[in-house]
Amino acid sequence: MTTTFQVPDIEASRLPALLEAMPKAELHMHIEGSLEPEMIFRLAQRNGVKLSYASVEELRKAYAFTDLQSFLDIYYAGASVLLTEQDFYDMARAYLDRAVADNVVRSEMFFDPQTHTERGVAMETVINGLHRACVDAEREQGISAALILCFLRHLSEDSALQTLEAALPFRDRFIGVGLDSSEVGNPPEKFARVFARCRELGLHLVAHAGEEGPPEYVWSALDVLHVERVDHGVQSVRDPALMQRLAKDRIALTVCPLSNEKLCVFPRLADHNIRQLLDAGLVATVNSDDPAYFGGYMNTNFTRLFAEAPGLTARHAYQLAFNSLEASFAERADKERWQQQLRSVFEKA
Ligand SMILES: Nc1ncnc2[nH]cnc12
Ligand SMILES: [Zn+2]
Repeated sequence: MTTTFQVPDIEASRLPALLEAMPKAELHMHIEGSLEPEMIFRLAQRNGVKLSYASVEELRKAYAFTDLQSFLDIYYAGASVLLTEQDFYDMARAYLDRAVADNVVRSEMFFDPQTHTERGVAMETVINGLHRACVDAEREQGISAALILCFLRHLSEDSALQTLEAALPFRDRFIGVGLDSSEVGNPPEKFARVFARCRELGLHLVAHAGEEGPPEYVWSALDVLHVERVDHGVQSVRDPALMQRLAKDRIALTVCPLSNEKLCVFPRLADHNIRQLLDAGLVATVNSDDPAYFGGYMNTNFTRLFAEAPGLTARHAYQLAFNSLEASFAERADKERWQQQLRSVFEKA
């Protein structure tokens, strides 16, 4: 569905407030990537975990990444402080609080069980802590929150299949599966069997593709894995036939501007291709990816993008928020209610 709403002309100076106020869905964030350095140190102390950084400041200084892998090495080290159900709960509640402050009405959070089960943490501990946080945030703050289990693509497909089996007793606590970690050299087709099994189970399917990897990886995410959304997908602009396919099938791209800048996918936010994606009719959305590592949560992604990337207008802002609600896996009635709220924020602007 595309929008028929006529977006009113809005002065550029009023855009930041509008970007902040608009109701939006976050469809691409890794909950382990919301661990702020302060929380890493607090949990390390609570659990007696030794860190290789002496202070919060020293850890923060290490956040100077050159590519995806240089980030992942630090991200997995940070996640090593998570041991108990309460740790997973506290991490997710802290993120959901921040999301509510940014007028996120729906969040579909990725989690990486293998990062924890490989260290001896039980699947049950991970899923129960995260799930309880979603339930409590929904009840107390009104945000709609759901979980997507991601397989680590640098590990084997057998490990992914075992992870799926271990998670199936908690099938009602996650809505779908995804594919993340080191992209180049680990193409989507490596996970064909596990995604086929997830499809049979009626799980939603998404995968990271075209973050650093080539357009071919986006094609195989679509044609081999049968994903419903592509995470990142910004390399798709290199293949006009792929752009047409994504537009025709209305496959959403969950784009992460600050992440792309921090991991040097684009030299500067000013060089980001999101306007090109939107103007080609693709269902692009804005997301924070790993907000504690990349310099901001949802509203910072929106406000910095609109301040720095040329040519983005109120019409693009509306389209991005509308797309996020439309591409979410929420109930149709909820999506329509949020889209109505979105229209009314723009009408009053
Ligand atoms: N941006 C990203 N790409 C791939 N895997 C990730 N895991 C956490 N953040 C990621
Ligand atoms: Zn990601």
